[in-house]
Amino acid sequence: MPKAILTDIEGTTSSISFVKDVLFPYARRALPRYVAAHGREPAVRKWLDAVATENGGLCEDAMIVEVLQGWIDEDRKHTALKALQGMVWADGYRNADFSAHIYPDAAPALRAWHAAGLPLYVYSSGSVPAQRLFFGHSDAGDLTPLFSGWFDTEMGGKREAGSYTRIAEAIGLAPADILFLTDVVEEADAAREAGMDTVLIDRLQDYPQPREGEATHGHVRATGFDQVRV
Ligand SMILES: CSCCC(=O)C(=O)COP(=O)(O)O
Ligand SMILES: [Mg+2]
Repeated sequence: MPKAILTDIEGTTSSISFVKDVLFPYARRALPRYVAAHGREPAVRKWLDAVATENGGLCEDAMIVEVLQGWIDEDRKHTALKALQGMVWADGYRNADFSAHIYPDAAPALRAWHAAGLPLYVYSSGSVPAQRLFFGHSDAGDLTPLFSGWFDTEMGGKREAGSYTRIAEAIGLAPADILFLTDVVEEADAAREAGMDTVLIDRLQDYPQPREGEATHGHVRATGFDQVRV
């Protein structure tokens, strides 16, 4: 039995379509105005400068925004992009332009595990502030009190075993005591390499052709949180 659960967001607690068809287009549209309004604030500038440096020293914010929009189109999980997206989405949640999608089986399971005393953690490519906004404005209400901690790519990439080792250390448990839930086989592979237990979440809505047999790399598979046994 796990002593803690670590969960991914996109494709796991929530639909890929909400992220790709609602959140990403919103950020793409809102970025130019957001950068024009806030680009001189140190917390924003830091990430814009990181993008500029990584792209040969871009000197105009409009060019940096274009790079960021290209990364959104490619679904790059870049820490700077994710931090800036989180800042932009804050306006969207505040204005109730959208609320975060949660699968109907996910919220009850998270509540039940929390009520049973299992600490819950998030590990997503979305920045920690974006994760808090997401679960704070979900279709199932404010779920943030259920979580004991939040991790993003500042811990390392989600396909690298070292990230899961660092997360286990930060949680204060052996990796073997943590169950990681994700929709991405390579993420589950990395978590298993670090010693965590894994369940591959294979939702029909997100993966119309469920991964089976060899494609699951031997991970336990569930089509929803109601099938996850803890
Ligand atoms: C929590 S913010 C929206 C999700 C996001 O930006 C993203 O890239 C999701 O990636 P995940 O690691 O949760 O699959
Ligand atoms: Mg995912």
